[in-house]
Formats: sequence, structure tokens, C-alpha cells
Amino acid sequence: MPYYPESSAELERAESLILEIPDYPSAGILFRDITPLLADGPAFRATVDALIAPFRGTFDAIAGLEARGFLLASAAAYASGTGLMPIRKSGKLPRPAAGVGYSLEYGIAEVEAHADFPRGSRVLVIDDVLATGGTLAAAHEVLRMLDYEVAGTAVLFEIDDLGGRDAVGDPRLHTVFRS
Ligand SMILES: O=P(O)(O)OC[C@H]1O[C@H](OP(=O)(O)OP(=O)(O)O)[C@H](O)[C@@H]1O
Ligand SMILES: Nc1ncnc2[nH]cnc12
Repeated sequence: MPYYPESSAELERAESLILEIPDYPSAGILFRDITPLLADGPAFRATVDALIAPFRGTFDAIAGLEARGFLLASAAAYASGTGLMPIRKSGKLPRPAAGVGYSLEYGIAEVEAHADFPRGSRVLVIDDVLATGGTLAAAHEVLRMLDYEVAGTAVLFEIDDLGGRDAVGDPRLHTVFRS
């Protein structure tokens, strides 16, 4: 699983810091809470390194999904020296933006992004959790609307049994941990 053998123990520890919270935000949902992992400096760093390792040299920018995806994407953009594209929930961007609606494990939403990078830029998309895949599929659609190329998709935690991987449909989908 780890891309840097020396970080394997650190990643194992990082995985143990992801909490499972039953029935949040609604009955029947097993919520993966990554805040203890974010609180641990070495675990956070090893996780961000593992997220971007397979994509080194293949992307020009990093996109992150509001809100938890921002936390990982901005660290990853800093570590790789690229710019950051925040893909925001609707109604928060001040200039014209491409937008796509979608449903997720516990609701519906819409995401939007500005076209602040040159057309044809290769964008790596980062989020914290892959569940049904609705969020990431919508993010990819937004990038296509803006004439960007999806360089790949990197996710901290994949919930295996919700069909998210198929819904995203990206052969370069990389997940660091899975259930
Ligand atoms: O695969 P899906 O079923 O689409 O679910 C995954 C998405 O759900 C969560 O975001 P949420 O919209 O809850 O936003 P948050 O980061 O602001 O908590 C999570 O951060 C992913 O973006
Ligand atoms: N089960 C879950 N835990 C954390 N984030 C999520 N986003 C969608 N489903 C989720």
C-alpha cells in the first residue's frame, strides 16, 4: 500500500487515527472522521505524501473539494509546488463559475469552480472520502466544462461497498486507505 516503504509504519498509524462514528449525520451512516489524523503532524504529512506520490510530474494544478478536501488539497499543492483550485459548494464564488449538481451518501449539493488556470491544464483532484462517488464525478464534470484535463483522482479513504469507484470512472483513481 505505501509508496514510500519508510513511511509504512506512519501510514498504518495514520489509518488507526480515522474514527468511525455510527449514525452521523443521519441514521445508518457510518461517518469516517479524519480530524484526529489531521491533528497528528507526522501522520498528516505521511498521508499527504502518499496521496500525491503516484502522480508526481503528471499534473499542473490540484483541485480540492469543499470543505474537508480543501485541507488535504492545499497541503498537497504546497508540497508539490502547484497552484490550488478550490471546488466550492454553490453560491460562494464571486465570478462566473462552472457548476454541476449531484447527490452524495447523505444529501444533495452542487459544486462550482472558477477558470483560473490555462485551458488544457492537467488537474489532480483530491478529496478526503469516496462514498457514492457523486461528489468526485461532479468535480470531474466541472473540470471538463472548464476545458481542463483530469490528471487523476486521489482520496484519503475509500468506502468500498457504495459503488463510488465505478461512479467516478477514473482509471487513475488512487486511494490511500479503504474499508
Ligand atoms: O462520494 P460521495 O457520496 O459524494 O461523498 C463524499 C463526499 O462527502 C463529504 O463531503 P460533504 O459534502 O459532507 O462536505 P464537507 O467536506 O463540507 O463535510 C466528503 O468530504 C466527500 O466530499
Ligand atoms: N460515511 C462518510 N464518512 C465521512 N464522509 C462521508 N462523505 C460521504 N459519506 C461519508
